[in-house]
Amino acid sequence: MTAKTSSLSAHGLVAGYGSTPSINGIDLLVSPSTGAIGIIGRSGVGKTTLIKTMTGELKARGGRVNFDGATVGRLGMRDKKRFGVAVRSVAQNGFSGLDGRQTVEKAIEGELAKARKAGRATGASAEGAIAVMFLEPRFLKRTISSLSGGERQRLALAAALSTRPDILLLDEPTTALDQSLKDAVSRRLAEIVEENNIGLLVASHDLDLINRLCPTVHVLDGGTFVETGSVQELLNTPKHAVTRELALVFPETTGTFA
Ligand SMILES: Nc1ncnc2c1ncn2[C@@H]1O[C@H](COP(=O)(O)OP(=O)(O)OP(=O)(O)O)[C@@H](O)[C@H]1O
Repeated sequence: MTAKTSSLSAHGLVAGYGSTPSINGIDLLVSPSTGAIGIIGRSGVGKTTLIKTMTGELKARGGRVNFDGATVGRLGMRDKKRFGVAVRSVAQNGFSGLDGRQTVEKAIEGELAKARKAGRATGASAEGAIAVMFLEPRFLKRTISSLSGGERQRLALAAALSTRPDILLLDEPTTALDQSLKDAVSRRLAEIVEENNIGLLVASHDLDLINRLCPTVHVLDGGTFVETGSVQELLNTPKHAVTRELALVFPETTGTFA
């Protein structure tokens, strides 16, 4: 297996769409040697914007994003290819670059071929790769566009994991799943991330998911991280007004963090 040395970092990152950037001066390091990082905050605060800028999908307006020290967006051909397999992301809608007209089998086989070509050990069959996210073999012949939102979300996770990434960025990865699948998927993700030493960044409103996966959680507000801690610390002793808001509503939905 490829040595896990990749790192993805933001330095004074400024990003967003309107006249006021949603992300305004963020520093962040995601790598297999740092623990998983969670990003929480109000709806529309810029979580997706941050992830899209970290993957290079959205251009930074200031500061920079580095992959192994080189600026993302200005990577040479070789580094670009390595970036493509070492850093994977799963977007909120679960498509993540998958072609809806393709069958599940074709899409996953394409991912596995890409990983093999990049020298990443993938003994897995397409069947084995989707089973990781609790999708049965009967899904292999289905087109991606025919899948339900939750099936597509699990396929997108399976596709990203099948290339054995060093770094995984997840944007609301469980929104389309029912509660029992949410639990199963978050448990499975935690196992895979730990076993394979994957650097993980997760943005989500699902604090159960964040709590299971991420020992360190940043609260995003007004363009920067206003508070950092474990989910327990943030909910039990919130300091910032936004964190207090979250703490007020969350214990009423689950007693996990009391
Ligand atoms: N393509 C776009 N064009 C213009 N503005 C956008 C675009 N995408 C997002 N925005 C705006 O940028 C801001 C940040 O959006 P973003 O999607 O990053 O928030 P978020 O924290 O991920 O929200 P949510 O929790 O609701 O998913 C919002 O005000 C949003 O309306």
